[in-house]
Amino acid sequence: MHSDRTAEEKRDQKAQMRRAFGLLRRAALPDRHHLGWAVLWLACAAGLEVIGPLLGKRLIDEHLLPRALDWTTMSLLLGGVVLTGWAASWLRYLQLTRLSGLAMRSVQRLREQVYGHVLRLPMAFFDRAITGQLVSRVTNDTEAVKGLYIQVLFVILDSTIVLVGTIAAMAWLDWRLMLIVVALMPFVLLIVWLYQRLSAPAVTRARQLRSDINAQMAESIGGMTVLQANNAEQRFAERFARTNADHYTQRVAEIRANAWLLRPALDMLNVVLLAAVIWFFGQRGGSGALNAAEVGVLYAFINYIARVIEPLIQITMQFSQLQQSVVASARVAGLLDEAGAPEHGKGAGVRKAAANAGDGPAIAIRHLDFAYIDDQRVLHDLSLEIPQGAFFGIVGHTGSGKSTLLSLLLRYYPARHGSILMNGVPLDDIDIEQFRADVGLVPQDPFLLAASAYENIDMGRGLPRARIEAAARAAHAHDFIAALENGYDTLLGEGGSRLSSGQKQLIAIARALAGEPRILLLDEATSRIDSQTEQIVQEALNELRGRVTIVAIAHRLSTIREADRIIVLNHGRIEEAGSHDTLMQIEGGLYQRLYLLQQLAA
Ligand SMILES: Nc1ncnc2c1ncn2[C@@H]1O[C@H](COP(=O)(O)OP(=O)(O)OP(=O)(O)O)[C@@H](O)[C@H]1O
Repeated sequence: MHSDRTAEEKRDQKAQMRRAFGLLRRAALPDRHHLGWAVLWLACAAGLEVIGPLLGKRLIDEHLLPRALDWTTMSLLLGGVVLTGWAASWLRYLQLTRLSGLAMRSVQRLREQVYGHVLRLPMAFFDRAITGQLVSRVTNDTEAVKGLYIQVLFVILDSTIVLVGTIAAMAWLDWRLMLIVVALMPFVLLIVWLYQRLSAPAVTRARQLRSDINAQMAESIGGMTVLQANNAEQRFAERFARTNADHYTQRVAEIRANAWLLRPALDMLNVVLLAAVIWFFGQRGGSGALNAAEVGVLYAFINYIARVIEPLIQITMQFSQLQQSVVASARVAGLLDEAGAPEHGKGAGVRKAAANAGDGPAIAIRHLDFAYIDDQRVLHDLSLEIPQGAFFGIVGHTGSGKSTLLSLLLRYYPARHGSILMNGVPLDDIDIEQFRADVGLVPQDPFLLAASAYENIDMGRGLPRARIEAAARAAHAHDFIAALENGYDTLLGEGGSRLSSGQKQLIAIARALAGEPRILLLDEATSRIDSQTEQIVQEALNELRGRVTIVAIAHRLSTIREADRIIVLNHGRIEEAGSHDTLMQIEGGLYQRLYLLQQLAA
């Protein structure tokens, strides 16, 4: 059982690795020539770093010790030591900027790709998605892919090249000495591993606390009105201070583990390595002085020891970071694997029928069945025809399926059984851009951007100003917009915080009308506004009558009283249908009861 699980975990990890590196490869593809060069130059830099001490050794062994002071060769050798060191750091720096550029461009590409993909996901995906997580996929997780570059390419690759080169040079100089150094190398790994084990809980906790700090900030800002109304500032400030203090403590614990364990132990190991090498030389020199020819080797080894330890530390330290980056990248890859909405698929262009291509009623619904979750049907065998230019109201109890019907009309979800036709053309056969241009929506929540009134009505469509103003006038929103200090250019604040609920709703109506839709869908557009604003909305709808087909869901029955036909839904079925007067005549009917109840409440 246990071994099954570990085998499965291993398979998971492998799959994650494959996904992460697949993503990395795809993101870097346009920059692959940079990548090849970067790796080549990194190898050159490492090579130069290995050559420096060899030149130093020659200077000592062949000139300084035997007192063969040939100044030209000596200057060349000395110059060589300086030059190789300088050229190595220069190359390293050049590669760093090249690879950083590549990493950042890849992240930029990836972020655009992920965001673009999210915009095309079917609505059913957002029913399951958690906004915060999705945002972090697009921002933090894509950034973690950059971590993969930095860790894998810069550090691990670079350190490995340096390590291999240095060990090879040591073996060439004196393989027994090299073996001593290599034999002590596992201790570096052990120390770093111990450090990571000791500091890991603090690191994880600090990371979690950092996200708590962010979450508390976001929550407090979002709920500021409730927070202040309940006099909760002090309590929230105290809670924040506690989290912040915990974060500080964890960070200190992490730094302490570094200061007390990692650095001293590694320095100690460095000294032990040096001592071991010197002792070995002492042994070989016997009781007498050191063999003169070996002083250069000693010099080169002392240089190399530092170069072996540092890359080893770097490689080991990167592993935990690397794991996190792999997990994050696998999450991004998983999101990209989510299938997009069918209308954005390849076939969409082929079936490019326009909404007005056919004839017939504006909307025809035939035997429509729908369920969000299998076996839990929300709409049952619904059939309905809405003529061109008609005003239809949809009413019913909470949960009766009104919004679901609207979502299907908007193509947010595909119908399970049955069909919906617009002007005689099945919805799936209508080009999506044409469809969106033909159908306007006024949602229950007006959703305003932190932008100007103009931008909120335009919604990125680049419509002429005159059309925006005309739409605002038709929605009876022009007067209050014009009265704002900068008119249409006045910034409305986050979520339109500068406006009243009714005004926001009128902006949303103006937004829908600005697209000059042939069909206008309203989802409880009057549920949050006062009676006076409701009358304005009614007037606006009346003015559109005949020109635009209107389908309005309304809790407030007064909004759709004037509708040509009112559809009463009950548990996903059409229970009654007719004009207000007809429906009021059905004694004990659902509509009559709903209407009388509302009148009583008023
Ligand atoms: N995204 C969803 N996933 C799963 N079930 C859903 C989803 N949206 C709605 N439902 C379910 O479908 C049924 C109909 O919901 P719908 O929102 O269409 O009702 P409604 O008539 O618009 O209600 P209200 O007047 O409260 O807005 C309800 O039982 C609801 O729980």
